Amino acid sequence: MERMESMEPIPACYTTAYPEINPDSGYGSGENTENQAKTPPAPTYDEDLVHKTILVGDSGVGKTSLLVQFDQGKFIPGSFSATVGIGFTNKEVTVDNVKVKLQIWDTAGQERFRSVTHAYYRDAHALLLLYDITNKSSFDNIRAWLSEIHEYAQTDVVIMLLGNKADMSSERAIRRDEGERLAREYSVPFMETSAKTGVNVELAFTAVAKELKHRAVQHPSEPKFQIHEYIESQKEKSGCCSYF
Ligand SMILES: Nc1nc2c(ncn2[C@@H]2O[C@H](COP(=O)(O)OP(=O)(O)OP(=O)(O)O)[C@@H](O)[C@H]2O)c(=O)[nH]1
Repeated sequence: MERMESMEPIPACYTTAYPEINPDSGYGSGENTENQAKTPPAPTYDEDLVHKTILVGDSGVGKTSLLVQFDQGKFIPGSFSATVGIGFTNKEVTVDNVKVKLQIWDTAGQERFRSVTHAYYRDAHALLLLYDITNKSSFDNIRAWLSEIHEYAQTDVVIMLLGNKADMSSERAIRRDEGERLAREYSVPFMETSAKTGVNVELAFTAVAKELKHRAVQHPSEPKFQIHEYIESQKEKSGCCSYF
């Protein structure tokens, strides 16, 4: 992972411009058949786009572990010292047969780094907000994290709430329905994850990548991608949550 000590956020390259209409498509050429008029060509996704995604939440909730599990497919217990400042990992996710580039920033949860990490929120396209299901204060602090996000991030940033360490059910302090209720209150998607077993880790990042990809090619007349529905359908398919 690349580490940034500097306070200056790197501007991510990102545009949401609609793709140009292909003049050969019959669109606007005056040669439209009725059928062509009804089915405009699907907008193409620019695979060079880089979507800045930031992991936030209290110190020790498992941000670094979640990223390592997603990036390398492994969990190294107790191996990470608290993150200092901020660093990023580039990761490509294939969704709907296109490659979506995520630049995933792992932030320090400790209070003393807060002013550094705030500076990065402004350019964020997605924020994964974590709490630890065995740690009540990390859950109670989610409201404060959300106010910070609303203060410093763009209004249309994609936010997802994750209850991590779902493998530690015997030490659970926050019920799953409490997480669901909080997420509903703020209208953000939610799932429980485990950086240890890997449960839902891929799904969390894939759902974010899908949402970002759909936003980038969204035609105003098309129905919006429903991230909540996608997550629910995938959770059921994978049978991921049977042990919760
Ligand atoms: N059992 C279990 N332990 C986890 C999980 N995720 C993280 N941990 C452990 O929790 C501790 C903290 O994990 P980190 O990934 O360093 O947490 P962090 O949020 O990055 O912490 P900061 O860098 O201080 O903000 C480590 O000992 C991890 O091994 C998980 O899903 N299950």
